Amino acid sequence: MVSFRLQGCQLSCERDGRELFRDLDFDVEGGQILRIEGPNGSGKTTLLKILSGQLHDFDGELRWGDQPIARVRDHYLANLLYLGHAPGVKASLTPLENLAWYQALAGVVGSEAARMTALERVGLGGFEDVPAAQLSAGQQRRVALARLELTPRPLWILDEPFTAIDKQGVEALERRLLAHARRGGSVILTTHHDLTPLGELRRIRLGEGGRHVIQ
Ligand SMILES: Nc1ncnc2c1ncn2[C@@H]1O[C@H](COP(=O)(O)OP(=O)(O)OP(=O)(O)O)[C@@H](O)[C@H]1O
Repeated sequence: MVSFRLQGCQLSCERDGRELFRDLDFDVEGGQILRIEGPNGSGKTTLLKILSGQLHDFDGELRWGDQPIARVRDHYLANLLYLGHAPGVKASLTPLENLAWYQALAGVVGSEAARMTALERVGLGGFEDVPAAQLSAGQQRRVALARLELTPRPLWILDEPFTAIDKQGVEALERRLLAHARRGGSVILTTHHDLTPLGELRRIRLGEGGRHVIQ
């Protein structure tokens, strides 16, 4: 995997006159896992949306390699995979169709065999043709997680990826994150779940009044 570095420089953001974080500096390189922590409403999702290019109303700068992201936005977005807080699956489509739809959005044709393999890896073998509306919450989350198998991007930005996942699924996803980092990828995630120690896990804890702690 090519080496890369995402840097947040003096990031500050407020919502409704409340500072979520102020002068936040961090960097993430290939091989690292960064966990964003903090209580409900502290700004974790907001920060992930900023990092994934979905929100622009913040101060400070994001850099990709040695360039401001504003200058290399397309290249940056082509290197990241964002999975949001909600699974984002289309209820009327089957898991196979959902994956084909995600791939089409990403401009990838892909193959049905690869989509089947991805579904099997997340434990959905046998459910590939069931409309997503009939799947459980954890199974719908697994459809979204199958994108990690299908779309090879070095930087994963994952908002609460363990939500609704059972114990075995949690362990499998932890292994998946670690394997990605060991291959030189990196992961930025939020979770309220207690993670098994994951390789080189680093943390940013968001707190009251824009304060934060980096560990
Ligand atoms: N579009 C918006 N307009 C106004 N306020 C917003 C908006 N989005 C988020 N906020 C506010 O920003 C704060 C941070 O929200 P955010 O979703 O980032 O928190 P979080 O740390 O991810 O919380 P949780 O642990 O509950 O998921 C909240 O007080 C929320 O109400």
